[in-house]
Amino acid sequence: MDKLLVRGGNRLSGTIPISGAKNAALTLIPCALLTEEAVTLRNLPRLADIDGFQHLMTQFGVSHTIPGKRPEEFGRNVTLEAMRITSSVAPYDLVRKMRASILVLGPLLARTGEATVSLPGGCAIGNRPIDLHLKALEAFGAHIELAQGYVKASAPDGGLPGGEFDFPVVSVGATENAVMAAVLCKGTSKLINAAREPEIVDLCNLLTAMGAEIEGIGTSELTIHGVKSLHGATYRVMPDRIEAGSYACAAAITGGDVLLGGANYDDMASTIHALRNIGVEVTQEKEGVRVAANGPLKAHNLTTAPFPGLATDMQAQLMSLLCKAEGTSVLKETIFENRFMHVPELTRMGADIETTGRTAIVRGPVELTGAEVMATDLRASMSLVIAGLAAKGETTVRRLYHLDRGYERLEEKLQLVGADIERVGDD
Ligand SMILES: CC(=O)N[C@H]1[C@@H](OP(=O)(O)OP(=O)(O)OC[C@H]2O[C@@H](n3ccc(=O)[nH]c3=O)[C@H](O)[C@@H]2O)O[C@H](CO)[C@@H](O)[C@@H]1O
Ligand SMILES: C=C(OP(=O)(O)O)C(=O)O
Repeated sequence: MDKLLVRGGNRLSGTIPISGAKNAALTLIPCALLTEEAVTLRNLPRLADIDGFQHLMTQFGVSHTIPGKRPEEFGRNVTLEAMRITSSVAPYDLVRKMRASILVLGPLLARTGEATVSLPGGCAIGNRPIDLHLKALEAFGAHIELAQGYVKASAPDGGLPGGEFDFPVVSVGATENAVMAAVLCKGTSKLINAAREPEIVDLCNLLTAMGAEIEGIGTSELTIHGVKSLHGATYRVMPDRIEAGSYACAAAITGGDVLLGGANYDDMASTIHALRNIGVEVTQEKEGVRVAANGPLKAHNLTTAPFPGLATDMQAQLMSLLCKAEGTSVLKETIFENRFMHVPELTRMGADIETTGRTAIVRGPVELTGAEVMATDLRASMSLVIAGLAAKGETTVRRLYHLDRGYERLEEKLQLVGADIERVGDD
């Protein structure tokens, strides 16, 4: 297995191109199940999760082709076509590798009237239940059974009627599944306390381009008037706000000055707010978002929350940055129960972090030193790379398959701005 060698101390400067958003792409791809016409997605990130999801789609009879040649270095365009759904079963073997696979449930049910999808199970960062996905679909008239580790959903003859669902807690995945099912319901559906992450806006925009009728896009109350059928569309995946935020932390921890090429300033508001409070300069430029760290970094308290709050997907990276900030910072993780697995690894690099339940207390600034560390999940992996960039000596990051799920050609992008980082085969 490959590992990353990071030799810290280089100040990052230059431009990092930001890829299409993984978490948007993973809900845009299953939209192709909703129509017999072709859906072309532009700027899909080249990531293990995207390849895995495309593979899952072939299970249902979806074809993919790559239209034309793409001149850019990163990303790719893919045309997905589900002329006929040949199976509505998502088997365990394909689903277990990706929690996002559950997002085929809503569209398969809406298009064919039935869907059998393996339960995704937990993952390293927490339990990740799907009860709200199922309750929302039941509110639309679906019949749901759980048996042998599978969800079996069916619609009444003639299709799902549609209905109203009030989410007791904000759920990104359940909102996505519900929206994808509602667009083909017979009547009007209402989602109250829906998630309003930018990735959900991206989903609603693609569906609108396919002929869906959705009101309240970008708010926590969505009204969806079901339509008889959807048509094809060509759509560009939004820039990855979490990838951009991660590189912002990388630039800041090295006292660098980096342009995040193509990043969307508004989508990054909560991360930008945190960075500014930590003492990092952030400016909106025509070509993206510029991050410069010229002065000392200051401690700052952070609490993760659904959008527009601070994304849980930014917590680990900001924690690494706070290790170099003057003072004590308190970080609270409110979304996942087990998302501090980077702490013991950062501690091995010299960090001073204490955790109690879902709270971490970070004392800084500390001198970070290179060490052999093990990546435990996607954003935890990135936090170790960020710490490595500021550490004295060499850091070896192992278990790169987590990083490869979410960061397109990470080492190449960091090399572009002067980082001393390389991927080598394990010995
Ligand atoms: C609100 C939030 O920040 N969601 C994050 C979550 O999305 P993801 O869609 O994976 O998770 P949800 O948004 O659904 O989960 C939010 C909360 O709701 C709970 N829950 C969820 C579904 C359900 O059926 N029942 C239930 O109780 C979860 O345990 C969690 O505490 O992880 C993604 C990957 O890290 C992030 O990109 C999302 O920003
Ligand atoms: C945990 C993440 O992804 P996933 O939901 O695909 O596991 C993430 O994007 O930080």
